[in-house]
Amino acid sequence: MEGMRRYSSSSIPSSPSLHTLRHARRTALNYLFAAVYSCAVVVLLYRQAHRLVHSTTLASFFISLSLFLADTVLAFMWTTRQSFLVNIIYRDEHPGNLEEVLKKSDFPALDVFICTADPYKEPPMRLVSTALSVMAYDYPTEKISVYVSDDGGSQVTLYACMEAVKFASHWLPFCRKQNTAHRSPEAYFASNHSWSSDTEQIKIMYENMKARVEAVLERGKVEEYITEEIERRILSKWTDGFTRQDHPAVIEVLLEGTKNRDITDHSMPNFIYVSREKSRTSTHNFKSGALNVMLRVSATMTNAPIILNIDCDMYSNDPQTPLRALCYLLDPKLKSQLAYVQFPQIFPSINKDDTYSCAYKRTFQINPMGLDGLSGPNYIGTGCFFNRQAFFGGPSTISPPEISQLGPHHVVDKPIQSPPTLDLAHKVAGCNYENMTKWGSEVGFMYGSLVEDFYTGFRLQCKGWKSIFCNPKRPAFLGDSPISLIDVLNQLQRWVIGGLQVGFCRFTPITFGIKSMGPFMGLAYTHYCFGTIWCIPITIYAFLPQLALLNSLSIFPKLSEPWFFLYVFLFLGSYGHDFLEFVVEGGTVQMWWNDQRMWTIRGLSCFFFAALEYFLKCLGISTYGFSVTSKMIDDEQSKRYYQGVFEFGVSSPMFVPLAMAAIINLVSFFVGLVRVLRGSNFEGLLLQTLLAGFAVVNALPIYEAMVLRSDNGRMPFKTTITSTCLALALYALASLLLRD
Ligand SMILES: O=c1ccn([C@@H]2O[C@H](COP(=O)(O)OP(=O)(O)O[C@H]3O[C@H](CO)[C@@H](O)[C@H](O)[C@H]3O)[C@@H](O)[C@H]2O)c(=O)[nH]1
Ligand SMILES: [Mn+2]
Repeated sequence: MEGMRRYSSSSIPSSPSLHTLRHARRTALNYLFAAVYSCAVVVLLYRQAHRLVHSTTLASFFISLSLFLADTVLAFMWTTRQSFLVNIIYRDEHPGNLEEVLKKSDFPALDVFICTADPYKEPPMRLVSTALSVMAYDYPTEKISVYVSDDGGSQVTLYACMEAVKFASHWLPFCRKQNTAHRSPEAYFASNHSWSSDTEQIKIMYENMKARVEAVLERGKVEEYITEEIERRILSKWTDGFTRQDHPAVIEVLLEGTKNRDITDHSMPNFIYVSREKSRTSTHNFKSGALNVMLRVSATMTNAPIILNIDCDMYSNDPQTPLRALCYLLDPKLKSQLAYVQFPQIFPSINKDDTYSCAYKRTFQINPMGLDGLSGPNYIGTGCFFNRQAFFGGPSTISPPEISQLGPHHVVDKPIQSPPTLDLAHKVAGCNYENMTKWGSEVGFMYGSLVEDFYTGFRLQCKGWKSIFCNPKRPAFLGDSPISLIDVLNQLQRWVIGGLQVGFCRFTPITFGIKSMGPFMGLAYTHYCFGTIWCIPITIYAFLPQLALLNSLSIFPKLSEPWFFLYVFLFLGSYGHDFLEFVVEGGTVQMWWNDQRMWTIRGLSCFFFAALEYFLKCLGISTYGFSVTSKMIDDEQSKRYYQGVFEFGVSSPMFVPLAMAAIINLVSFFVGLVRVLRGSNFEGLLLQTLLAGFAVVNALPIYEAMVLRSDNGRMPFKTTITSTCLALALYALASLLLRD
């Protein structure tokens, strides 16, 4: 293989064998802890239930009921979380036997789908980096086809693609010559690379391209920047009636591997721009809809057996990545059952202490390692290599698409630009094409959840497909994450609404999932689906003990009672367990602190609003959509982010419960402190005061944002006022209720 010989022995993932697989079962100590802790939780629940049935007044009934509810939810979430941890598996660098695999089969063709939806939220230069980084893979160039899905139907995006393609004819030979590990130009120029006149030249070329793309983005117009007739012809498709929500399908082959050559006369990958047909009168199913169009369009043109799916906010950081994935996907022992190989999402841009806990270490690294020890990780929407066959039935059953040319075994025999191919491609990208077909319900990516990735992976695993989590030391993909609190919360709100949609659908993991995948996998998926219910215990513990404290009502056991130690044990046990797990997987103490703070913040804001929105939607009162997370960066905002300062800025209902909790905890902490110091009911109010104190320490950035700061990221005055009034109202209400 000519493309491969260059990366001979030393750089190919080689001599991989099972000895590098460290199976790390949870230690006996872990099991012991889980057992003891579960017993303690059961005892606690028993106590709560006992108090509930024996409560004599309305107030004590209300309190017991709330605490019982909160603790039941905590226990449920804690136990289901253990499903992820029962069989953690570490796969080191080179786990499959690649050389062996390559001896037996030729390199398969690789179709790459890159999703983008809005150039004003997802900078087109990020898309350019993503595209170039995969075009320059250490892989036979003629086997790679890059399909860009543009759900924004934007000329700006198309322009960026045309520029990327032109630049690629210089960039790919450059990468081959330098044999650099950085294949995204942005990352390459930011690294400490060697300098030569070549580098100088290509850097200038890159900077010029960047300036053009950014100018086009700013003006929203491309005309002035068009130099070639063919480009003009392509862009003429944007007629007057062409809008984001209403336009015909645009499919443009910007590079055809067999015809176009780079400046050293080497072959190039295929590059196809696709913007599916849109009309206001039909549903589009967001990203799954886009990906299903990609599946069909690519089937008509190249129909590669392996598919890489990647978002435009993420680029490839290691040119060997496809080889790593192939170690598994071509492995004769795994092949027939394996649907996908998932790489983690890793975000280099998060700040030092990860203020908003956006690394999602549990979601993207620890939990998938645990699932990997069972049937395999869930699919996370990006950085994932698929076996195309997985979209058409189970490992042993076939669910063919409506026309045979779209099936995974169809061999494409026409050039990608031949008229019949292009006709069919346009047809299958039409917005009515899927009517009365199995797309989205049985074939392709699944519809019906805002977390299409999670749902699709779940359904694949229910059909019996396996998956693998590959987490090499050099991250395979690097991505962007939001840097302001409101973006973080909105993103998470979308995720948890999507989870609820899966949790309450016909194929819910609680019943259907457990039945098809076994209890551990089923419970793990259940844990994700019902993440929203964290808001119940978090909200109760953020308000109830404090309001009771303000009314001098003791709701936890006294220092002298043995029950006191049960509470202390449960609190320290769960936090300690969480802390250990976080730190053992490479987190720092400060990161953990921020992580647990964000957990409370999420529970009080977006989990709560997600549940609200979901139920309003069920009642038919509101609707929701997929709002793309903004990755545009404001300089001032980014400066604050890297100083670790919380960003509020906009006035949003999301911040109201946070501010209310902060205020109530502060007041009740001082009131409690005074009472405890004065010795009036010292024993009875101690735990409540400590809890309020803990919340106050957590809420320090909120007080700062409310009163001390004057920058644009401070808490808007309106939010502060609203929250103060609501806090007062809540206090009044509670006094009525709790006084009896
Ligand atoms: O109608 C749409 C909406 C979104 N996208 C694309 O979907 C991707 C993910 O959107 P983003 O706003 O980046 O969402 P995140 O919350 O960052 O994404 C995570 O969660 C999503 C599910 O909610 C998954 O699809 C993603 O892969 C996963 O990274 C982006 O490339 C978008 O361009 C579309 O193509 N069409
Ligand atoms: Mn994303």
